[in-house]
Amino acid sequence: MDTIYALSTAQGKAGVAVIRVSGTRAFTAVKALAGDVPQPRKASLRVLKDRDGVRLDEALVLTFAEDHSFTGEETVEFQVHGSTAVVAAVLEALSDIDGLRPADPGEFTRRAMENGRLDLAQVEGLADLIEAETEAQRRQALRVLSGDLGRRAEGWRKNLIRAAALLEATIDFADEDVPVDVSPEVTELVESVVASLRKEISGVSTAERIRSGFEVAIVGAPNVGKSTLLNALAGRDAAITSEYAGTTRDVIEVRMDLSGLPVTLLDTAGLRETEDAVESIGIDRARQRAQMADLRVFLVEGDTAPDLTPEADDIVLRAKADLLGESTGAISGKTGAGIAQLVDRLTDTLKSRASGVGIATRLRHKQAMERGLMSLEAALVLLPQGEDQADIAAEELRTAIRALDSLVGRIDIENVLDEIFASFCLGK
Ligand SMILES: Nc1nc2c(c(=O)[nH]1)N(C=O)[C@@H](CNc1ccc(C(=O)N[C@@H](CCC(=O)O)C(=O)O)cc1)CN2
Ligand SMILES: Nc1nc2c(ncn2[C@@H]2O[C@H](COP(=O)(O)OP(=O)(O)OP(=O)(O)O)[C@@H](O)[C@H]2O)c(=O)[nH]1
Ligand SMILES: [Mg+2]
Repeated sequence: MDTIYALSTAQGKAGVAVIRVSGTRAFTAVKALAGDVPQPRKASLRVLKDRDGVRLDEALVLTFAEDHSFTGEETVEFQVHGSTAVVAAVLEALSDIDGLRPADPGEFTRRAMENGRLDLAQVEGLADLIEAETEAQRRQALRVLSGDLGRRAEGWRKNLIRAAALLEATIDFADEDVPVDVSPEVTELVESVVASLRKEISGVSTAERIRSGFEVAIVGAPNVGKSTLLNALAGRDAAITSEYAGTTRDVIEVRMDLSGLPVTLLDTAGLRETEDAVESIGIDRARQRAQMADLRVFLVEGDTAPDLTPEADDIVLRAKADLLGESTGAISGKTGAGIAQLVDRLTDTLKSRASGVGIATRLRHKQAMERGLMSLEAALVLLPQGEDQADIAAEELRTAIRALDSLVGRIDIENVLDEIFASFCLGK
């Protein structure tokens, strides 16, 4: 297998940049550039030179022996001065060494997985950790990276293998007159896995929100101050505001971090009947996005009723607080009145939704668990029907085991792998 190398830190100017080399020729590479192979895991200062002896940089060099590195392969890291010229020169020198080639995006991680250091779910966790922008995202990704899902799946697998073995024993002994009724134990094992799967499945949609962000739409009639409110919440002029009703047409998105939760705020076109063809398209989009959002903030001015129906947790506020005598339940993007209270309320509502997340975080996990659950439910129907159905029930258990195996990539991974690694950065 080729030895691969890549810049592992971000492109561009930086204090320090890390160039990583992994594979059977990594120590050959460090010897060529640094003159020797520094003691593993000990940061060692070396002058790096190309093959003509031209000095490239003074760098800290780290080596990792095979089986004691992130990838599981022999690995070397060059921590160089982070200029584009130094990085380019070192990469160039590496390309001169036989058997070395630039890594593909995610290839170090792919090797870590192939060498059994990470399972598929952990690879997904690592991808999420690198993408994480908020606290909730960081915590969730780190939990997945730590291998919780794999360990849980291993527990399910053990229980189901035991259940299947017990059932198969019944089949084998069916002709003999040793009547062993194993079905209570089998039922108990299967039921415990079913309960655990149901719980994990129910947490996935929330985990998905934490990964991709909650959507909160601001809706209301034209000119009530929706865009002004969005700008106040965002702390910048993201949307155009004006005294003309019908200013906003496209949906304007602003990313926010609400106490660690990722939120996309949506400003939408004011809802009304209109003859204007373009405004009308904007209003259709506004309705659609508002309906799909996790939460809506309705701004109401005067006694106009919102012409979309608020749902359970939706927030309804009176607009332009400064023009009203009393101010409770009113807000003003212009004066800032009520903004802090709105932020608190949004945070509380979304936080309560974000609780109850388990250790499965992706649609892929949900689908695998749902397939497993379906087979187990079928088995639970067959079990009380006695020995004639035992072989079909055992087959359902096997099918469930296979479905759950795909969670950690024990089976059918090629199709998912390409998709996951395509999203990785170079050097990871
Ligand atoms: N410089 C640097 N920093 C980094 C990484 C890296 O590859 N290089 N990581 C990369 O993502 C993360 C750390 N993850 C790592 C995971 C395992 C091993 C490792 O060497 N594991 C060996 C030895 C363990 C030990 O001796 O304690 C092993 O598991 O056998 C290294 C880094 C974040 N920071
Ligand atoms: N007095 C007062 N005026 C406000 C307030 N918020 C917005 N306005 C004014 O109301 C007008 C409309 O504000 P926008 O934020 O553009 O209203 P909008 O709801 O986004 O309007 P459309 O995009 O047309 O649907 C502007 O002239 C704002 O300056 C407020 O809290 N108090
Ligand atoms: Mg607007």
